[in-house]
Amino acid sequence: MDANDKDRNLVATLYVNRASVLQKRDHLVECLRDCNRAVQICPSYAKAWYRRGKVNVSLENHDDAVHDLTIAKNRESSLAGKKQIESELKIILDQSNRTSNKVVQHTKNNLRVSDESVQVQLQCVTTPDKGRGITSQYDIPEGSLVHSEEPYAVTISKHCRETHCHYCLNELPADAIPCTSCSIPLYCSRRCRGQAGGQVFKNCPMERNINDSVFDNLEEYISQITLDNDFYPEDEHIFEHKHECKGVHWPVILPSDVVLAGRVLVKSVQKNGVSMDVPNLLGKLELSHNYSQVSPESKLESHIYAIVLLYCLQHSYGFELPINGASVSQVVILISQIRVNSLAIVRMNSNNYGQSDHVSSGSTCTVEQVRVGLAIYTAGSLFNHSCLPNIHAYFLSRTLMIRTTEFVPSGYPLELSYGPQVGQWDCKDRLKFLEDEYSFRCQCSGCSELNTSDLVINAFCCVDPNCPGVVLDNSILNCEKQKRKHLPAVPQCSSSAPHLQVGKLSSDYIGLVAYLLLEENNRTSRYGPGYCLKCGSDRDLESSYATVDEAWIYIRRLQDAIISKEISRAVLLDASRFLGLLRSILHAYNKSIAEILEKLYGHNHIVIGYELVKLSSIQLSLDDHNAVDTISRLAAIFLHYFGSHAETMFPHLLFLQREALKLPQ
Ligand SMILES: C[S@@+](CC[C@H](N)C(=O)[O-])C[C@H]1O[C@@H](n2cnc3c(N)ncnc32)[C@H](O)[C@@H]1O
Repeated sequence: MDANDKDRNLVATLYVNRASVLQKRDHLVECLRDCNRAVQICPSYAKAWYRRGKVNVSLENHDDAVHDLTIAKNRESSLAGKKQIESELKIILDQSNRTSNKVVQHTKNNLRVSDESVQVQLQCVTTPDKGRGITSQYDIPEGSLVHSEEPYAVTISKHCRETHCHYCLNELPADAIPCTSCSIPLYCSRRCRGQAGGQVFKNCPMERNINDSVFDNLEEYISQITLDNDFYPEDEHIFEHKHECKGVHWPVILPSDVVLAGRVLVKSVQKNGVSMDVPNLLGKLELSHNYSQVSPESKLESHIYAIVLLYCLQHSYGFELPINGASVSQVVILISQIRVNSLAIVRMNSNNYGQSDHVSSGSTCTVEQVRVGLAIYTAGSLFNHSCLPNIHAYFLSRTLMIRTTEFVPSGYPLELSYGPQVGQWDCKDRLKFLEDEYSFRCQCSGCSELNTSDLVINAFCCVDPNCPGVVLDNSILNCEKQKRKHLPAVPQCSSSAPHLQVGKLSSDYIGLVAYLLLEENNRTSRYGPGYCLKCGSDRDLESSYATVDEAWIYIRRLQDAIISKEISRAVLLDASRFLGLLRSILHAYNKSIAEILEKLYGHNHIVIGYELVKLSSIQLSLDDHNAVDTISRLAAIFLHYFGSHAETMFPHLLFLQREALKLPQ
């Protein structure tokens, strides 16, 4: 963009050429942006205005199209060219008289889409077993937006470097632009590039000598488009990429959390003035860390990364920080703080939809969560974890949004899930994950009180087909026994062992199981591993596990065959026989057969929403009218979790709703 004289014409020609390719491929907004680039660099270029006019016709910006073609006609030198543009102008004018004009969109990527404001006052409190935490002073209804925050620092995930904008983390358009100084990070717009801190190209003033008098009424229009009117950050804005820009691009090589540590460090030093006061390198960034609990290997790794990071900063940024014990130890602690406090920025992707404008027969639409970045939110890092969370975090570009998923009484902690949830993994796996990743023993209600999900998620069923009881192995049983300190009250009717149907596991049942499982005086072997916790029947766990393993071999064979589209009758029959066998061995609520996911997660959990997306796509492809109910149920769940941002977070919702309207009557 900063080419001079002759090269400017060449650059403008290249942009116009690319614009016509983009228009043919239906990338209309990108095409419009390339036309803008061409007229910015060479305002007298008739072809650029002509192409802009054509794409504005496709975008139904009729007023703009008329203006563009009027300018193109005036700047066109050949008589034949002028005539052709004039006849096209006539057609557009006729059309625009018939249709209502739409607002012109010189669109930039919106960084803040949110117009909903947080209405709740939260407070930071000290808890007995989880350090600081967040509560509310008032009752909060479910689905309320309780927190919204811009990040302290963000870095893009490695696998998204070529596909997502390095600033706003949205998907890159076809006309992505690189950092003008190092060419390595890619951005969706000049605005994002400006915010991230690459060099900013300033336009030369427009050439004003070409019959400008003709354009009295279009002068403002022309200058709006040709002048550089992108948003550029204020003075106090701290550029995230600037210190990485020179020399070897080390952020490509170092792990994301170390790159993020670099960004946090530079921002902190810049915010606190550039004094290199080593003891207070991180200013007031009061984040908790787990350094003392991690393994010696992990400590050594952090020390090495801290030294490498400081060298990189010195080399590429001219950081005058001494590399000594004091500075390295602060960076080591910072890396450890980032490991405990960073949030993964996630986007929802769904396959199959959006690319084509119809549901392909037999296809299933699935929702996939993609971790596009890693970020530090100073207030957001005060929310503790629960495996039974009552709040839900999501992201609009880089902005963190937190919403309640249930009613939260005043004074009650607001807790989100750092990853594992009840219904997703059993208790021992959740505890291990949190211990390995965050070095804490989870004290949430899901891990300290009995719940149906943990009892059934990996359970075998009773050998008596009429008994709904669960059979557990030793590891699960031991983990559940740890929960004894919060034993629920034993139900009155427990002695007569109430008859319970599958599908009606109630809190009474949990109480009964807890009683049998944990009650001190009832330590008979009939309630140990391998025995039904309801009727005491014995199951041979060893052979049950062997059958499950064998069944999975045949089911995976079918999954592979489906992927390679080579499904034989034998593979299908084997898989269905073993699936039947699994159903006769595993408990009906066991995650592997997942017949009734609501039993594991609850009725309105977002996971149920994702499953309903799959179900509705199958129903739509079969022209099944039940799709209408499925889609309205999933819309209600998405509304609950994302409020007014439901369609922004999951644009395919609109697509599914439109498809449902097209179902044959
Ligand atoms: C992101 S911080 C949350 C704020 C933190 N409590 C503080 O005082 O700064 C994560 C740390 O909080 C503590 N924590 C969060 N959830 C917990 C839980 N369910 N059980 C025990 N400790 C928890 C752990 O020490 C964890 O490493």
